[in-house]
Amino acid sequence: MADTPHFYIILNQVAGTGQAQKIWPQIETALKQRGISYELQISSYPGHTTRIAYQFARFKRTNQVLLIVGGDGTLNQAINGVQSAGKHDIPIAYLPCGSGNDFARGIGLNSDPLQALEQILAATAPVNIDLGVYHDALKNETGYFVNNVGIGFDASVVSITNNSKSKRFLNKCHLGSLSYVFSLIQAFTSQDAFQVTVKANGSVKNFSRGFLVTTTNHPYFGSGVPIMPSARVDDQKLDLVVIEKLNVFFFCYLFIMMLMGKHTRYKTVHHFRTDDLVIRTQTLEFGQVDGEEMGSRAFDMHFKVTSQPFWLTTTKTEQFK
Ligand SMILES: Nc1ncnc2c1ncn2[C@@H]1O[C@H](COP(=O)(O)OP(=O)(O)OP(=O)(O)O)[C@@H](O)[C@H]1O
Repeated sequence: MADTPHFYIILNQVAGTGQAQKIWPQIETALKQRGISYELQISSYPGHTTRIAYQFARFKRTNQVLLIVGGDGTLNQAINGVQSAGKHDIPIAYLPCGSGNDFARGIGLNSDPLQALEQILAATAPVNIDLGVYHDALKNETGYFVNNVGIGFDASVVSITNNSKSKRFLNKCHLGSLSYVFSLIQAFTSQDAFQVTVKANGSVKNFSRGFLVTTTNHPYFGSGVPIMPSARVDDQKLDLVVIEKLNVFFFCYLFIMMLMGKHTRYKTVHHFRTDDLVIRTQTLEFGQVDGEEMGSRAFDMHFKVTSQPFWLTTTKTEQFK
């Protein structure tokens, strides 16, 4: 694409508990001041972004970029729309306006949407970034993810946070972190150890006390926690981290180590890096994909890696080439 592209924008106003709606007028002003050609679609219900992105992908003209304004969940829906339309060459740009913004962190996109806009407008060509793909054989369900798929503890945290009556109130009082801490404590007490089978790099491993089973595309989950600091979005591999159930004291210690990115040295933390992965559970466990709930179910997940062109420049751009 030689010329400045036309931006087809999908805005999720509820992302970041309304932050996206608040920041949008400033983004629009910046676009107008720069004479950028764009059109706007508002996502008006959960799942609407997938439908809009699907339609856009099917009828897209040349020199257009799909620009997502929202959080990781909105981006996930857009990618699923585009990929399920069978169009794998549509460039996507992203302005992080969610509560977690792990994907932006993972690819070196500024977490301030107006700064991120500069990174987008400075781009002259798309860069390919890895996407995870899963197929759950039990549900015959296929999906794409930009961040991670978690089974067990992290998914319990997502479920508890999303269903917490106090979350909205605490977020409004700018105490979202407090709601997150409550969810962590509640998830730790309610999440039992479970059996999990992992098939990766030609070998099979059984864990009888699985607790956190997270497959990630880049280092971060849970709003900036470095679950696997060495994970990269340009290596055509996924990183699986399995943590076994621990007593509360060691868990707290390990969590602090994780915040510092130093947890991988402990023997209760297992790491696999692979492009062909199977994860099976027998019991009903919570699942999450890019922070969206998958429900409580048994899993027979087959993972692969594909790629998605993104429209951006980052300080990490060199590593994507
Ligand atoms: N108009 C809408 N009304 C209600 N929900 C919507 C609407 N449009 C999209 N959604 C839903 O909003 C949810 C939250 O979006 P998103 O994940 O992008 O924001 P977030 O949770 O604040 O960010 P992050 O995932 O980065 O923490 C998604 O589950 C999406 O389906």
